[in-house]
Amino acid sequence: MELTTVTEATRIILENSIDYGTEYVPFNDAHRRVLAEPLVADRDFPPFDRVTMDGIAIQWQSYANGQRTFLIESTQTAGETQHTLSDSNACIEVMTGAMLPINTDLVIRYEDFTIKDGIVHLNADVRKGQNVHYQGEDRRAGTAIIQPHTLLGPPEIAIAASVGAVHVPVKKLPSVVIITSGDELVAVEQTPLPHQIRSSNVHCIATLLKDYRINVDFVHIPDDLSATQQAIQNALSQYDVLILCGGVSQGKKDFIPKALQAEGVEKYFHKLSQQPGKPFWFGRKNNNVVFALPGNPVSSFVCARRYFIPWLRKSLGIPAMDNIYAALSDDYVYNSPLTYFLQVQLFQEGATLMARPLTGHGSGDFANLIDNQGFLELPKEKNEFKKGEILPIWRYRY
Ligand SMILES: Nc1nc2c(c(=O)[nH]1)N[C@H]1C(S)=C(S)[C@@H](COP(=O)(O)OP(=O)(O)OC[C@H]3O[C@@H](n4cnc5c(N)ncnc54)[C@H](O)[C@@H]3O)O[C@H]1N2
Ligand code: MOO
Ligand SMILES: [Mg+2]
Repeated sequence: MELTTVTEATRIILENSIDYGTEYVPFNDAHRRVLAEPLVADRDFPPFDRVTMDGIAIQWQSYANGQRTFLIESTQTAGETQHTLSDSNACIEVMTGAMLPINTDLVIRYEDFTIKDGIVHLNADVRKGQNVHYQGEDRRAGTAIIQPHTLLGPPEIAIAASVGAVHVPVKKLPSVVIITSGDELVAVEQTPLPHQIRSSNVHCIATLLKDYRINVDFVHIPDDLSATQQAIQNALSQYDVLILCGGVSQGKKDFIPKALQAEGVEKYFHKLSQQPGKPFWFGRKNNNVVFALPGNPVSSFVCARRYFIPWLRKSLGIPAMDNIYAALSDDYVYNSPLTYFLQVQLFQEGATLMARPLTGHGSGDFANLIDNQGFLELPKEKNEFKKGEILPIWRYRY
């Protein structure tokens, strides 16, 4: 059977991205959501000529005329309405964050003068316009400060707060269900019998999705064809995206591909020329997109990281691919005509991100993921990779 290449699978998956529209969320709950419309400045940034140092404000012309002592007329603190300097040879004490008083145009720090009997005596040179953050010099009122398709983070939340965007327009997220299959699996809170294991890899994938604020539902189905079909039918009617885990290979109870097709999900590919994750199945039914991942924990994680995340990013309108590269720290040989997702430890050597191979005991060994930070993508066209070779890296830790 012809295997689908990683490149072809990527193309197919990205072609099937879906725009879920826009919704409004509270600005302080918008972290790691994608902005859907421009966020516009309601006022200038900053909104007034802002004092940036505690000290005094004077008029430049008085200093230029040789004035070096200044009578203090008043004190302008942050949060007060704007003062006016009436004698152009005097000064006003000003605090950081205050409006620059009318008739003044520069600020001198306390460190640069002494005060004796209410008179300021300068002991440093001053520059025209110093220590003032001028109205509108950062951004003008009415301009878009944050563009759509921005993944929101701490600075963007501060901008939203500053412009009074109590609710911000963000891209809607798909609803996602993760379906496990396998009679050997028991819930986390149970004690497995000798032939059983706790279901774990779905929690790895669910956690990966939390980076994009997606909270999944979980469904478990026994290894039974009609129960599998019923569960798929229910999931198709209730969720946008189905992520299935396990049951996609050659086993006697690997019913997933058959059940999906019986429920009308069209297969776009099954089996990739990659390792781990070779038996990955992907398809679609109308607006339902289905990722049926291989059950082995490292395989399902590689597929979720390498294919689901780019699909989601494209659906949300942000760049799909990471386009981050690392250099191999040692020669590496992989004797198979498949793309290999090599587990690596990442470290910095000068300006270069380096990747040190640390393989475990195959795609069932998920404990080995703990000691690594990402998967280095070794293309299938080659078997021998040289120290220093630069290759795409799929990080799962930063
Ligand atoms: N004859 C062949 N056998 C297998 C092939 C093959 O090409 N020919 N491919 C192997 C590869 S590669 C993989 S990957 C696995 C994929 O298997 P399935 O997708 O059918 O997954 P299962 O059989 O259900 O389970 C595999 C393995 O993963 C464990 N698993 C499953 N779900 C979970 C979970 N939620 N939490 C933790 N562990 C889970 C399961 O217990 C199995 O050990 O097939 C190979 N076989
Ligand atoms: O994809 Mo299976 O990916 O090797 O364990
Ligand atoms: Mg199987």
